[in-house]
Amino acid sequence: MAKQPDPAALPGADDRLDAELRTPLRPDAFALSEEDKIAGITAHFREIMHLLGLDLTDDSLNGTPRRVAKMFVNEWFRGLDPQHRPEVRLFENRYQYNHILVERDITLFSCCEHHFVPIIGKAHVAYLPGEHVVGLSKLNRVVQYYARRPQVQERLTRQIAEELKQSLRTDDVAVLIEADHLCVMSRGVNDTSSSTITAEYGGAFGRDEQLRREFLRLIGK
Ligand SMILES: Nc1nc2c(ncn2[C@@H]2O[C@H](COP(=O)(O)OP(=O)(O)OP(=O)(O)O)[C@@H](O)[C@H]2O)c(=O)[nH]1
Ligand SMILES: [Zn+2]
Repeated sequence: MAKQPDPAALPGADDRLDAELRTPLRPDAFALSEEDKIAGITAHFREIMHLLGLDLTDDSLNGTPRRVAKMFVNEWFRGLDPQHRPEVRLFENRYQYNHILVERDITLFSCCEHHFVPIIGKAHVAYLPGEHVVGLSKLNRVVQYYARRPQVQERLTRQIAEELKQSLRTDDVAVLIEADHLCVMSRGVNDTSSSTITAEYGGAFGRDEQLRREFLRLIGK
């Protein structure tokens, strides 16, 4: 069996966020290796399929438990592992660009923590550069890191905003998410036309209504 890492030696998933913003994790969340997690989830998902009455000897179904386990650990929930936190590189703002920068229509794929079904939408983020500018793709990567967890949209919005404030070394950050929740669309109220919008405005975006309006105009709202 693979050597177990010492959980105490690993960073917390959200150690840069205030306690109330962190994704709720067990203290020993990082004790298992990826392969151990995949093996355990495979066994449990096989049992779920068995309980549903599915014939696991069928060659189309037989690989499904491990397929689902790999998808959970390596794709849908890879943002639970702090090793995947993107490194946000800053560059000196040599060109003295001090106006709003918007990265809009960032593809957002997350998972509802109440029902474990997809949340699909777009994130729009903006900041006011000061002494530094950021590599654009890092904005997308921060969105993806926090999206790839079981989530509620409100916490996701605030986690992205707080991470950007710290990484970009400015409070002048805006985040707006518009998303469809499959738990609302495909079950329960079965409403396929409603969507959910959340927004967080830090620093100048909170104080300055004109700046907020400009952000909304630039993202087409
Ligand atoms: N605030 C918030 N609620 C969410 C989010 N995603 C799903 N929910 C809601 O979480 C709630 C869970 O409520 P419950 O009453 O325990 O679950 P339920 O019986 O499946 O509820 P229905 O969906 O109304 O059938 C539902 O109202 C969901 O719409 C989210 O991102 N934010
Ligand atoms: Zn849900």
